[in-house]
Amino acid sequence: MSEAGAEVAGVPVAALKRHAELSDLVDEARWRYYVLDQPTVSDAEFDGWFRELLALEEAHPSLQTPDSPTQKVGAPVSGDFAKVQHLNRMESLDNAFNEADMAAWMQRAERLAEGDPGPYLCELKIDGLAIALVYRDGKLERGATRGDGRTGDDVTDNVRTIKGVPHRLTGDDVPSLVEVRGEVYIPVEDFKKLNEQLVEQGKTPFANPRNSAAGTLRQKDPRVTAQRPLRMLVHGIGIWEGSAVPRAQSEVYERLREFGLPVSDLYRVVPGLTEVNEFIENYRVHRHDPPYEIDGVVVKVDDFRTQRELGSTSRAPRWAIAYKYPPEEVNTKLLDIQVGVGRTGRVTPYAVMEPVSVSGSTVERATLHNAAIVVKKGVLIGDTVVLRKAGDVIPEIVGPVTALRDGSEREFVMPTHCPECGTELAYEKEGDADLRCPNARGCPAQIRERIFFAGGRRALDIDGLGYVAATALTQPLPPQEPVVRTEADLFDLTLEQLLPIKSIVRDQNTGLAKIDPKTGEEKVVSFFSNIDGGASQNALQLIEELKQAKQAPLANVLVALSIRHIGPPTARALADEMRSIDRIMNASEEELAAVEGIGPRVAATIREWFSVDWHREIIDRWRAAGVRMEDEPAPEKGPQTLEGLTFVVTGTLEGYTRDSAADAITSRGGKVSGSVSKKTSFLVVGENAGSKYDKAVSLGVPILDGAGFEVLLKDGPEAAAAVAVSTEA
Ligand SMILES: NC(=O)c1ccc[n+]([C@@H]2O[C@H](COP(=O)([O-])OP(=O)(O)OC[C@H]3O[C@@H](n4cnc5c(N)ncnc54)[C@H](O)[C@@H]3O)[C@@H](O)[C@H]2O)c1
Ligand SMILES: [Zn+2]
Repeated sequence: MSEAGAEVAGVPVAALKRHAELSDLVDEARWRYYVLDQPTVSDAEFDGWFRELLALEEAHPSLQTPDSPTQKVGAPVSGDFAKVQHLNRMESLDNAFNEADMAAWMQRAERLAEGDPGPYLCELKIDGLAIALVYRDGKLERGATRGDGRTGDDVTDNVRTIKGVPHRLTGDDVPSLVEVRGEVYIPVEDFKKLNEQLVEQGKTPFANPRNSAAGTLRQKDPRVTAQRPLRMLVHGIGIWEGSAVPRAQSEVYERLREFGLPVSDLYRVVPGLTEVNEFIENYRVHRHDPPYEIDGVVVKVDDFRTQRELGSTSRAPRWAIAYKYPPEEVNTKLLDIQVGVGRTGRVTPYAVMEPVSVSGSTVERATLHNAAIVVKKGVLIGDTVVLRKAGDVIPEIVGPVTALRDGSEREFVMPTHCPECGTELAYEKEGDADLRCPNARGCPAQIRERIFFAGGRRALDIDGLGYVAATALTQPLPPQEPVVRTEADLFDLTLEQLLPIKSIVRDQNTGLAKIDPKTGEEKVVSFFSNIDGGASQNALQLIEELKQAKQAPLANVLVALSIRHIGPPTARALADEMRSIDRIMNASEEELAAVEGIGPRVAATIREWFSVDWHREIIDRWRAAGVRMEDEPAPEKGPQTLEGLTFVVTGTLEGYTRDSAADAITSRGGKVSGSVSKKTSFLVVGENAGSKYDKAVSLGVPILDGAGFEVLLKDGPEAAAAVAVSTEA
């Protein structure tokens, strides 16, 4: 028989080996996680091993011996604390990862309970650590960690320092003995502050709130624990004696709340699978709304008699299940740190990682912001790092897993010269965190980024000028010369110029070259030509859209120039006021600063920008190419008869909408306000006027009806005052 086909007691040797290997991995990980509070693998990886173990044991039941990790909870206690025997075994939870798992769990419960096990209590799975509190005659007697489920660490002194945990229970009918189980955690906001403090004190910050809560609860000095923001929420009971025993999980929560224990408001009791799934989906979207981190939802059969009927396996109850959301933190390898150059010349180090799936997307790059942050995070090239991506937030490197270092890791060195143009990098002003490439005119990276930006929706709105196009125009493969050397060239582009261009592809977020995973090399594309050498759709589209962009409104042209501090709102204000590029170009700093929303600093930046000769060349060349450099003149203003007056409009006025009534006032120089005060000059009322009318009456504000409003617009405020309903007492 070949080695691969060998069996021992009916189990293939390969399965035996894998089972032993996984058991070791899981035991070791549990020890690092529960005892040292310093995990070296991510929860996702751990869960993967655990699932594989379960699958092996399902296929070969003889592997499921009592000392298998699947039959155990947590890890043995460390010896740093006194040991405590739990009054009742503390269990773990089985996991579900999708709707099918959830439905299967419910079906099994239904089969075992011989009927509908519902209703179900749905609650959040707090990512903290389990605690058991014993209250005897209403007094907090002890607090203990879960340990291996039977024996835990005695952390009573530390538990007494947790805010919100009562030392004495209040209310009626308090049991003579009750063991309350719950989760100890650190709220997300407090966790951030705690880590900032630790960094200030020169200490290593915690990787995440769970680790910080676990490390804090298992502090040997309760004075340290007392200073840290631990909280607790209850999620069950171990024992209840000496008063009427509740009949359901939800009833327990209500009673414990009456006793003064901290109970979450975020649980729901629901009839069946549909509502359970709704609860799960709701918190998938709102995962970050609660003040603490959650890693899933726990679903429990609410009724205690049904819970007892269902019972437990060796490590978890059959009446509860934890639905786990995809991990937001994973471990991956930091392969390299490369620097990218942005539109304003800012040089940013980026982590280049082994691609890894986190929060539903594959991540291989993450910004490290600047050299100081690389140092602060303490990451070395070659490290295993913790990568976090919470929902839609950009991925972030949390820190290195230092326990996994083997000495081959090396420090990142921030370059002194621009990686794209070789110019020496500099801080723009003292105290800046970011180094910049000062070569704004000639740095190919900065030109590429500005050209791409100029094509954006809020600038010239040229769809055909995407990132690949911007790269091709500004950075063709040598020996080709760039067809766009500065923005000045943009509107002179011809189809003939585009056709021969070949270029590499870059990542839009970092500007770094993309590598073809198959060849390990940079990809080369001919973006503007087809295989036969003719113009591609991309080329035709770009040329056509450039033509249309010549009619862009002045505000968009201003945005496209990449003048520092001139984003869309400021550009809009400038354009509305000045109406032509020439006026802006010739305006003094004082005139510019008089525009609403522009302060002296921005005014100075604008003047400075226009004083640079190659900037003026952009304007000249764009103008020569036919770009419209001014807006239509503003509509003639009529006489400002309502200047200095404030109006409130309420109800429906015949012949007007809310907006058109307001426009009629503002175009005559009046102001429109939403609420009536003593300063209101007139209240204009239509049909169905509400409380504003009463308020105006009580304040003695003159009131105009529809006819009075027409008088106001035609003949002015004095004539209107004569027809107003004066309510002055
Ligand atoms: N990264 C690692 O090396 C490593 C090692 C061991 C365990 N782990 C993590 O821990 C998990 C296993 O730990 P576990 O055995 O504590 O199981 P678990 O975290 O999957 O679920 C059980 C625990 O959930 C907690 N919990 C939170 N909210 C709850 C609620 N509302 N109701 C009931 N219980 C609630 C309780 O403390 C309970 O003991 C793994 O899935 C993994 O994510 C990671
Ligand atoms: Zn440069």
